[in-house]
Formats: sequence, C-alpha cells, structure tokens
Amino acid sequence: MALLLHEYAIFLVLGAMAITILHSLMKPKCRPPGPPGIPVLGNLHKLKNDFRYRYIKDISKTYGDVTFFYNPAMSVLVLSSYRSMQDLLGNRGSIYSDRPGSSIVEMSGGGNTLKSATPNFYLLIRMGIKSLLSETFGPTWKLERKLFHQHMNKGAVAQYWPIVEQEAHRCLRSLHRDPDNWRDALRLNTVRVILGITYDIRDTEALDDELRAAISLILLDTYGSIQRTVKSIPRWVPWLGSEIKLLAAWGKEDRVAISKPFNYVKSQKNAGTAKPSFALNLLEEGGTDERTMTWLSASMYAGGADTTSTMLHAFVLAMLLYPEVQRKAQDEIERVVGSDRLPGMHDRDSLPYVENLIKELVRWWLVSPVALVHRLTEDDEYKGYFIPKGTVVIPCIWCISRDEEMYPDPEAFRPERFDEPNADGHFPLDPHQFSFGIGRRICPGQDFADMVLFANITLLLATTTFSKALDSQGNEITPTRDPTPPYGWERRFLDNQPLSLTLLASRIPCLFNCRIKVRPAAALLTIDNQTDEE
Ligand code: HEM
Repeated sequence: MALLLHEYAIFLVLGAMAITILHSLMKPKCRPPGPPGIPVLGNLHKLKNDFRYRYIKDISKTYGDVTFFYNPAMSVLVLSSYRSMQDLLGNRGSIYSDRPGSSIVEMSGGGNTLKSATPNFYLLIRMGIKSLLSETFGPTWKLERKLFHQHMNKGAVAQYWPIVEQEAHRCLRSLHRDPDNWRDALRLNTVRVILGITYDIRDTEALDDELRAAISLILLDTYGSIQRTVKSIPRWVPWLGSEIKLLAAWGKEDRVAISKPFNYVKSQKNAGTAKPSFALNLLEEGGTDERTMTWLSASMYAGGADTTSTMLHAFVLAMLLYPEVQRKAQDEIERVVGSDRLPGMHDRDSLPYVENLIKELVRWWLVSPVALVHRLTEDDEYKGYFIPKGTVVIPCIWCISRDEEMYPDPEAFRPERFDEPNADGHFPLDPHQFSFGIGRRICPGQDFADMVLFANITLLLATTTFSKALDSQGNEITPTRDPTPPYGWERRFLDNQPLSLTLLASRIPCLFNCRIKVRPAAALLTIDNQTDEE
C-alpha cells in the first residue's frame, strides 16, 4: 500500500511538471505593454511623430519604462529610463548592440546599400525589414571601434588640445570681426578641428586645387550635394521616394570629397612628410582595408562636426535665455584666470561652475534625443516580458534628461542643480552618462567632443558676451527654445537651414539672431599667421 502511495505521489509530481511545461509552451509569450493599435497592423505608426521623444515621455507615464510597438513586419522596444537602458544596453550589451544595417563605416555612407547611408530613424525602420537578414555587430564593427578608441580615448585626445585651442582662437577672431555670421564661425570651427586631427589639414592655401575644392565642400557642408539634390526632387514625389532619391544621388560628389583628403595623407606618408593624424595612424597600423580606413576617417566629421557645433549653437541660445548664468560663469573665469591670460585646459578643475554649465548644456540640449537605434540579436526576457530577436530598440535618452525627480524643473537651464542633492539625498546623475548613448555603442567621440566644448565655451565666455537681438523698436527678441522639427529635411531646406546627413537625425535649434559684445580679454587672442585666414 505504502509503495502504491509512493508511486502515486511520483506520478502526481511528474504530471504537474508536464502540465506546467506544456502550459508555458502553449501560453502566448507576453510582450511588454504598449498603446493599443489597429488589429493586425499594430501600433508602430504611433511613433510617427515629429517630436517623438516627447510622445515617448508621455506614454511612459501610462505604460512604464519599457514600451512595445509593432507592425506585421517588425517590433520596436522603447526604453525610457536610465535603469532599463543600463539593464539592457549596458549589462546585456552582447545581444543589444547591433544596429539595423550599420557598422560605423556604413553609417557614414561607406556601405554598399542605401539602408546604411543614414541614421534617420524612419529609413532605418523601413530598411530594418531588409537588414534583419544581415548581422552587422560583428568583427568589422569591433575592429572599427578598436581603431576609433585607440585615437579618441580620454588619454589620446589630450594631444589634440593645441589644435582645438588654436582653432577656437581663430574662430573667435572671425566671430568678432563678423558677428552676423557667428553661426557659421562656430560650425567652421568644429569642422576645421576635426579635419586637423583627422588629416592634419590646417592650412588649405597650401593644398592643390582639387584637394582644396574637396575640403571646401566638407567645410561648407559635410554633405554639400544634399542641398542641390533636394532642389532637383519634384515636390509631388512621395516622401519615401524622395528620400531614397536623395540618398541615391548623395554620394558621388561627397565620395570624392571623402577620398581626396585620405589619398593626400597617403601620398604624404609615401613621401615621408606626413605629420601625425588619425588617417596616418590608420595607415601605419593597418589591420583593415583602405576603403574602411577612408570611411572611418570620414566618420570623424560625419559623426562629430555637426553634433558638436549644434551644441555650441545651443550654448549661445542658453546664454541668451539665461543671462545670469553667463554672468556667473564669466565672473568665475575672471576670478580664477585673472586678466592677463585666457583660460586653458589646466584650468578645468578650478572652474566648477563652468563644469556644471557644460553638464547642464549636455542635459538641456540633446542633439540625439533618441540616441541611435540598437537591435536585439537573440530572443530575450526582461521584467517577465518576452522580447523577440530582431527587435529594434530605441533608447529615449530625452526621458532621462527630463526626469523631474532627478532634474527638478527640467526645462530650466540651471548649472547649480548639480551641487544640490535631490529629495533622496543623491546628487543628480552627470548627463555625460547618457547623452552620448549607453552601452557598447556609446559615442566614441565623447571625450573629444567634451574637450572641444570646454575649450570653446570657456574662451567664448572669457572674450564675448551674448545678448538677445533687438527688433526695430529696440525691444529684445526672445528666441524660441523649441528645436526645428526633427527629420524635417524639406522644411530645413526651405528655411535655408544647414543640411547634412547627421543633421537629418539631429535636434537643432531654430535660427535666431543675437548681439555680440567683445570683452577686453579678446585682446589676448593669439594671432597665428599660419592658421589665420585671409
Ligand atoms: C556633442 C557632441 C556629440 C554628441 C551629443 C554625440 C552623440 C552620439 C550618440 C547619442 C550616439 C549613439 C550612441 C548609441 O547608439 O548608444 C553617437 C554615436 C557615434 N558618434 Fe557621437 N556625438 C557627439 C560627437 C561625436 C564626435 C566628436 C565624433 C567623432 C569624432 C562622434 C562619432 C560618433 C560615431 C562614429 C558614432 C557611432 C558609434 C557606433 O555606432 O558604434 N560623435 N554619438
């Protein structure tokens, strides 16, 4: 009898286990929550919103920090908290670091297919269907990333300080000479710095005509032909068609502009006259083919020029809207540096208010509010939800920057917030932790961008005071703090806004004017005949 009972118990346990396994196999796997959609067609269309990041912030109040969107072709996971981004992009980086169709080289336009030519979200979504067939987070990306890291890590970028400083001085002289063109001066500055460190091209006068033409194209507009191409697209062509045409036509002229400077470094190397530069290092270290080296060099200004200059434009906007911040930062610089020299890199630790100002800028103005999309390479489970392989992941870093608990009154530009503990006793998170992305695909140019921002912001503050422009009655004009609608290339073209592939996916300030007052310290700006124009 005892034996029978024992067998009966074993039978019951095994039966229960079988039922549990069967049940879990048959139960539809639960996806993370998301807004209701149209039957069969799904809810992905809801993300089609000019200010997508604001929409994401709104819906996260209802659905939480992990929201799911789908249509029959693809699924998209939207992350809206630092925690979820850390958990997935950070801690599970080995499966969350792919991108739809893009190694660094491909993202800069060096791939063979249109899908890789732009970080534009919608194009990525459309092309994502195709790119699901290919794996891109592989050995090529790892090698590119390694090469980038060797030259752009925190220690390595310090060697570029002299170029960054010299170009900042040159930019300020030009800005003071021609204040109406302050915007161009700031943009030219970042492109010149990047050309300097990438190819050691500083003085265009010394170059032959063809190379000079290629460089002017880069200086004027990283992807200059876009403007001309947009003009040639008939207005009635549907949006997708026109964008595909735009990208198809993009390339020929720019590919020349991209290969010329690289070939210049190659010939300098062969002649034994090349000076240190990113491109020279790639050539010397080898390890990859020439096409990759050419495009990797180009990705320096594709990724870095417009993003960094946009931050400088946003800095000017912040100074117009918050003159008291400008005054406080100028006072600190005067106090620490004195009046017989200009601030330099070694002053950084002694300028805490300026340091906080840069943190606040990096939080307040996100060039990439949804960073760049990632893609999941294996099925995964998070917080009990199933996330299928191939899901496109959007890290909405904007939501972190506008987290009211972490950054009370988040729209206000308040550098002092970083010295004030929050209700939980902790100081707010340094925005550098998320504004450049999170995880293995974090911006490789972050340390360099930070150095360029520090150099330019301290020198701008020391030598220049920005204030609001006046209308014909002498009243101050307050510029809008709203950006131009993202991805609105057509509108940007019509408004004569700068256009480049990077900017198609960026958040940039609307055009605004300002008044510029030169401060006495401007007399200390160096005059360097070799790099000064005219
Ligand atoms: C203030 C300036 C900049 C901002 C705000 C910025 C922001 C970003 C962000 C948010 C990403 C996506 C990260 C992710 O997917 O998680 C990114 C990627 C990238 N950035 Fe930057 N960036 C800046 C400057 C630069 C500079 C100066 C360079 C190069 C010199 C650069 C090169 C790149 C490249 C190559 C990638 C792609 C990395 C990859 O896919 O693995 N960026 N950046």
